Amino acid sequence: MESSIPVLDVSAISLIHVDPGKSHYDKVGAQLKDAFQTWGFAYLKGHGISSKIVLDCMQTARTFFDLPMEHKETFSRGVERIHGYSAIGREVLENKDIVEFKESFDVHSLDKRQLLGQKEFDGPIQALSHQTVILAQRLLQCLAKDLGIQPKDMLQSHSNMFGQGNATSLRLLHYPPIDLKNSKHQSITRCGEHSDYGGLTLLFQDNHSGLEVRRLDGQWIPVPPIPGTIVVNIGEILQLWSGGRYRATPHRVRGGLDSESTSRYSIATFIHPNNDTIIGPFGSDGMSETNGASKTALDHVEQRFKDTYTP
Ligand SMILES: O=C(O)CCC(=O)C(=O)O
Ligand SMILES: [Fe+2]
Repeated sequence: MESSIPVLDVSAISLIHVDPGKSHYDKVGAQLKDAFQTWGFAYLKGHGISSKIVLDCMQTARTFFDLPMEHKETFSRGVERIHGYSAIGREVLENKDIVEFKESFDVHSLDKRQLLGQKEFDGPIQALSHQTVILAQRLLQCLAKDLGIQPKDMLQSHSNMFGQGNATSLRLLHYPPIDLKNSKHQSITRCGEHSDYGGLTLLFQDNHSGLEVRRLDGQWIPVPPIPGTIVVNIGEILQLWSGGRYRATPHRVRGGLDSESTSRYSIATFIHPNNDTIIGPFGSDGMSETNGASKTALDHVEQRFKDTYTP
């Protein structure tokens, strides 16, 4: 069994090309399909997303998370209103006895009144969201053939990312240094074991390790940062759509060697189909629990947010 997740060169569908053309979508699609069936994860290189914009967004994250708590809490997110700030301990992905030492800012609306209100911070978030949407649309077109969907229908079901009626969001994440000696918490991790809820996740890591994925044989494998790459992974909605062939692989973030002294930052973009998209039931080997009733993307994510967020 392979010991590390594959690095795929997707330069054939890079953002630098205005229109990559069908043969390139099919070629990249064949590679993605293999990676998503075995790992549910891949690194993408040659994607064309601007590294300057990614760095500027990381800087926005640092600036935001450095603000006083009273200021950050004015942006607090809800359970159904998925835009805003979540303080340490608010999201419980694994188990309520384990504190997940992370804070996050979920960007669901790109309206400047909902962002930080300063162009030098909001501009990079808007630019990265925009570029990530284009890359996600290309990746989804690559997968359409294997999923038995027309590319135009795939695009249509994702027509409103970052708009009304669609749960797509960009999440700034900060994992502060963990003070193990003085901590009052018995058990601390950075991000508990979970699978993502949506279709695809596109993740930008800083240069700190800690992310791990559970391989098919149950072993945890590190996913260290590789400069210039994006980590892409399958969420539960695409696992359902593929009838269980693509894996919504469990993953977690552990404190790395330097986690007592250093913060880790990452940016995850969770790509979702429009809320009214039917995602089940699908055949016996999907994992749909709808017992024959139709289930929408919104039914799925609302349930998952209720499971993991304290009001
Ligand atoms: O920070 C990371 O590297 C991963 C975060 C993650 O898995 C998530 O927010 O769903
Ligand atoms: Fe995740």
